[in-house]
Amino acid sequence: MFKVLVADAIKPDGLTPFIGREDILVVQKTVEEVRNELHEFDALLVRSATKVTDALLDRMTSLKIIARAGVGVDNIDVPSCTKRGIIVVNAPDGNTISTAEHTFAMIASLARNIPQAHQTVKGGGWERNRFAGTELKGKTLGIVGMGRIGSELTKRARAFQMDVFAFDPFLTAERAKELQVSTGSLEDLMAVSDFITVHTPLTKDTKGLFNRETIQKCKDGVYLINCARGGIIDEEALYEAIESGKVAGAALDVFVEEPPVDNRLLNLNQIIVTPHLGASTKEAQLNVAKQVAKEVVSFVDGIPVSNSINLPAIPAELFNRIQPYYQLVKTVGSFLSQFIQEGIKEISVKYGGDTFDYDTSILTKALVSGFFKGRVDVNVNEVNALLYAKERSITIGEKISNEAHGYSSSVTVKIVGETKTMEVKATYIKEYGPRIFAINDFKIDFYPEGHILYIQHHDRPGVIGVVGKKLGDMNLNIATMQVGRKEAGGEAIMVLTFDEEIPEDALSDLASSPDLSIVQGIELPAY
Ligand SMILES: NC(=O)C1=CN([C@@H]2O[C@H](COP(=O)(O)OP(=O)(O)OC[C@H]3O[C@@H](n4cnc5c(N)ncnc54)[C@H](O)[C@@H]3O)[C@@H](O)[C@H]2O)C=CC1
Ligand SMILES: O=C(O)C(=O)COP(=O)(O)O
Repeated sequence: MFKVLVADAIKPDGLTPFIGREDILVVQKTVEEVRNELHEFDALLVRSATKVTDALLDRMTSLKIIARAGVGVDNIDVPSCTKRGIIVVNAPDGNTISTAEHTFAMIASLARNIPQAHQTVKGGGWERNRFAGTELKGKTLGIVGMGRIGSELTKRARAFQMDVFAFDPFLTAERAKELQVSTGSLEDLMAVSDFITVHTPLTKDTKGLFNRETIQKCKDGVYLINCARGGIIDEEALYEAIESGKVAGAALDVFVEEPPVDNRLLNLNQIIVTPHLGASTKEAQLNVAKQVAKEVVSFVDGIPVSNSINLPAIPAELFNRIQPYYQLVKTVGSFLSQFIQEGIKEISVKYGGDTFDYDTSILTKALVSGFFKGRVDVNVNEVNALLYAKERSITIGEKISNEAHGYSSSVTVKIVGETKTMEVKATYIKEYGPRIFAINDFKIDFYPEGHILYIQHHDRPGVIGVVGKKLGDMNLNIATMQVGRKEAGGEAIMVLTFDEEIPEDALSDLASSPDLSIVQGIELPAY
């Protein structure tokens, strides 16, 4: 049973992708409530409340995927997840509109003192002069971070006849033209904007982007809005700038500490606040819950997830195309791993032929994970395979070439161990499936699946008979048999397959035969 812990307030109506799945058990409880069963969960669904720390991951020993029902993943220790092979996905566009609308509501509220006026009227007051505001028309809105939310906000600002000035180091001139926004440096933005709103993730570069020094570069009487992450506008610096009158007002949906405790900003009338409500609409919550539930279901079904933070995205159409090789390289990795029972220095792969006209890095990651699976007791998968190899000083090489060794496409995988080097060539043929067609320059042709026996011997009459007799005496029925050699009378190989696993004593009995130089049993997954 695949167990999913829904730890934050995720809309139950959005969890429909799990309905009817008897292989998936969904538990809606906080981390605290299941503190003694944390090790049982395979998937974790969160919003921003649950802090997915290294210490929590230490306790969630079965965890394979974390899905963030929203955008920001700053509450998740992503490097620690990557190291552990845990996939992290988010729902990047499900709450864009809601957050853009909330931001615009905050801008309008700031401009017209709506929350403050509302409160005094409710208290019996009627102070029309005190709450006189400012028009938005003709004012400049500075947007820091022109991603999904920033871009949506632009459309709303234009409808209010505001000018938009954007700062985003990754914004192209073409996109800026499309959005009809002026662009420049952060300093340029600060110099021209009447309202400034931030829409970047919280990173080491954006933390304190607005601080004591930079706020001074803004226009006197500027309004600042933060509906992204607490800390992008330094809270202490903002307090001082409001007290001094440099900043006329600010709207905050997010705080460094949530909920804010003993935060002086809350005492200022010029500050309007909401409790991290940007994404809190029924539409956004339905969208993000559905998106992440679908991602987890895809993961369970072995389909690549669409919005991973720590894995390259593979569109479904591309996955269908690469699927045969994806499985083949894993098999080849496993085959070689069982052969080379020693420390290794290098894994290199060459992709040859027409099939490989896409980013093959996912195949290389699958190959490396296939190599380590079963060899180490940590979870090595496509998420952490390269990191795992790097930490162990294993060189990973990837080459693309036109050489496909007579097939339309093929892969060549070489492993360099402490004392041995081994190379396997394999291909996938639509009509025949996966084939290994060379092992260390021995030509061969077999379907790499199930219980396999590899034998290396001298090419001379009678050896095949010796092997056949010994196996017959042990009551082991050979399903298929292939032989290969480099030249007549030299070294040769046999690859035999069986319907059941070859017992250890049969392998040692064969290995004791003077006619055979290598006897190796190999177990490969079914296709
Ligand atoms: N208050 C709320 O409930 C919500 C808050 N958010 C926050 O809003 C942020 C933005 O969300 P999206 O627009 O969906 O993300 P996005 O990834 O589409 O856009 C982020 C933009 O920030 C830009 N950026 C990155 N570093 C920058 C820097 N140093 N200076 C200027 N620009 C920089 C990127 O180039 C990108 O265009 C999220 O990271 C999240 O923290 C998102 C949804 C709801
Ligand atoms: O999606 C985001 O980044 C948000 O900040 C929304 O957070 P929430 O899911 O409402 O806790």
